[in-house]
Amino acid sequence: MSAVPHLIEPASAPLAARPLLKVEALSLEYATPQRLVRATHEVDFEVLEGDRFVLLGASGCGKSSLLKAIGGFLQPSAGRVLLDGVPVRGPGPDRIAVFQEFDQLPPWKTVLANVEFPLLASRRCGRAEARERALLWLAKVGLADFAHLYPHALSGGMKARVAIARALAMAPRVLLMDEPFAALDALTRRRMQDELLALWEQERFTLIAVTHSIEEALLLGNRVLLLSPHPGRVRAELDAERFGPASLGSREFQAQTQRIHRLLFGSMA
Ligand SMILES: Nc1ncnc2c1ncn2[C@@H]1O[C@H](COP(=O)(O)OP(=O)(O)OP(=O)(O)O)[C@@H](O)[C@H]1O
Repeated sequence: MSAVPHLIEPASAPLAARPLLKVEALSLEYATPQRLVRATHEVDFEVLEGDRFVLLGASGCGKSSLLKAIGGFLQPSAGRVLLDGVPVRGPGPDRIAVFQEFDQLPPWKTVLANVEFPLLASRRCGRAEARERALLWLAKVGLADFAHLYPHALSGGMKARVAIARALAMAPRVLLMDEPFAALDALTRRRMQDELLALWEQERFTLIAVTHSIEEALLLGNRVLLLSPHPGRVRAELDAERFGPASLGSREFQAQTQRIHRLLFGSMA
């Protein structure tokens, strides 16, 4: 049988080109008894479906605040966040966050119950479906055999995997990660980065992650937004698609690391 050539061009722009999330002129502030702390100033960016979008900047430049605003936990003092064109007004199951404190897993619930809990609490699904989804996601992160353990019996890396399974089981439009592996030892952190990338290869979820590690940003991200120090403003956006675990330590990886360092701090690494 001869192959039929595929000549039909798509009629419209590919769906992936439409931004899933838009951050428009976003300024964030905190009112303290002493003064108003400005966390970010007029930050703009767009995240496409399937992006691994990383916010990178020095401590205090407003990365976590941006994530909180996207999560709907912090109201902007100016500007807005749009998800699928609709302004974000509060938290919702379409945006699920994973933080570095994996001890946020309630210790009195088994691993399985921890993953089921948000599905049941949000009434996303009934008991049987919640169990099925939780077991599926635990298998995807390699924890199928640990479902009936309690969190205290898990290593840091395993707790991270439970937190990721719990978040992705909710099928969010965007997965938000704030320094997800910062509390882990260096070797476990590297392994978790690889595992997260492998999971993304399978599932193609949209990720917005915050880090202050240049290496982690280049490894995890396909796009990296550099923020200047306090208050955070957009300094540059870089394409990091060509970097990954295989390019760690390469000459190009090192050159890009130094370039980012110069952009962030105005000096050589
Ligand atoms: N709840 C708060 N009340 C007052 N000021 C705050 C609050 N949270 C953050 N800030 C201030 O807002 C600014 C940005 O903080 P944010 O935590 O967003 O930065 P970051 O880039 O995530 O820092 P880090 O990498 O150290 O976590 C900082 O000056 C911080 O002190």
